[in-house]
Amino acid sequence: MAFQEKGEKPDDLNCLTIAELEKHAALCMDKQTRDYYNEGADSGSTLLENSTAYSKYRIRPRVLRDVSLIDTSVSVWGARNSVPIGVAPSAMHCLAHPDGEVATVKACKEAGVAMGLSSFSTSTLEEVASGMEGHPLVLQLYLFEERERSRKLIQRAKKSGYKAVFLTVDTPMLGRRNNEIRNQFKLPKPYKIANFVEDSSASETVMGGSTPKSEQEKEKKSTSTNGYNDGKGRHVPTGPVTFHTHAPNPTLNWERDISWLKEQCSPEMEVWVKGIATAEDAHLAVQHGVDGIIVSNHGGRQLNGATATLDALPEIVEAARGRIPVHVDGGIRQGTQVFKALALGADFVWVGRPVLWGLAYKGQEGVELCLRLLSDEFRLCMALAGTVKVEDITKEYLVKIDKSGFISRL
Ligand SMILES: Cc1cc2nc3c(=O)[nH]c(=O)nc-3n(C[C@H](O)[C@H](O)[C@H](O)COP(=O)(O)O)c2cc1C
Ligand SMILES: CC(C)CC(=O)C(=O)O
Repeated sequence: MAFQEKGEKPDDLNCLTIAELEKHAALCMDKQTRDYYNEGADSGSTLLENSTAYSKYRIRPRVLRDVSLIDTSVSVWGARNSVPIGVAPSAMHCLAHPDGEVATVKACKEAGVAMGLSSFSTSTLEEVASGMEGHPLVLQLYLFEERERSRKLIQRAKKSGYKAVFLTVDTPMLGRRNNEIRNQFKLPKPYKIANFVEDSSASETVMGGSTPKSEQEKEKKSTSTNGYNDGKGRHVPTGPVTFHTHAPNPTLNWERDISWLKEQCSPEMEVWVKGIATAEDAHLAVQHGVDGIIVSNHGGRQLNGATATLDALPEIVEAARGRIPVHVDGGIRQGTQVFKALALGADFVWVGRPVLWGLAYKGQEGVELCLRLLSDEFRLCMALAGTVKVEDITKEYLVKIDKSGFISRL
């Protein structure tokens, strides 16, 4: 129940919206972290459009419907989620707060919200899963060219009770994030890319979509020992797991990799693809037996100029035609936006940066605040639009408004 319904004061009078949370968080982060978290690729136009795309739609509220009992919950991986909102996987939460992903997952448990853990987390997947039995956790996977490391990670996730693997498919190469490059980002000590510490002699990471000259020189020297030639002239990285040696994988493809991944994950964990942006790829996902799709452009951090996720959503929903679930992320900052994404056919949404801002602002408490703001806004939107169950939210509740203000029904 939202605070207004209980006649209570909100938790933090200084922070009543995600926009306010972003401002508070900006003051709690150092420049390198703020730049890394907030930036998009290139000019950042896709990052911006992910949010502004929502204003092309307006809600058609229905009235006199008795909205005194509202159920915002949905079922995901056999568990009840309090709202159709999850925490999107994002790398290195310890940059925001020393408690890192452990604080985030505790907040998720408290809020009854699913969490996606990045492979590049600063807490191990076991630490995050500890005490979370039954809670919907998924592991985001960068499938390494070096299969053995990915295989081991998948086995560990299975053992720890993760429900699904989200294979990130929009990073054949890393997008160009200019502030990251300019800042010559380094994961500060003592933090580590925790999941790979045991099988890696080092895990400090310097990143950037395109590697600066000085780094390229360093890399040239290390690659002779940190990799092997695959016989087709391609270098396969094997050394310490770092951002730009291991996260991107230009060889990923539908035929070879999805069936391999399904074999590794089956039967305990589902295989989802994260980063679908077209109907064509949604069809291929269904054909290859993927369990679900996340419509995503990586929060505008990969291909700048790509379609905003809300704009891509309808064709993907149409292509999936109810055969597999379709989730969406990117630019979601308000409960009304959650409502609009669901009305356009998404089954569930994931939220990235706002959670990091919450973590930076007040650790676990800040993530709880972030999730409560979004949940309360979503619940209120449902009531004011005249819906009492999540399944009620359909395109009947939306109109599209074009640049000249012309309104059309969907
Ligand atoms: C700082 C940061 C790190 C991220 N790290 C990952 C990652 O490790 N793996 C991944 O698949 N997506 C990653 N993402 C993308 C998110 O999962 C998600 O797609 C995106 O943040 C959604 O957009 P939003 O931030 O506007 O909500 C990252 C996003 C951010 C902002
Ligand atoms: C490349 C990763 C390690 C992190 C990521 O996906 C991101 O920064 O967007």
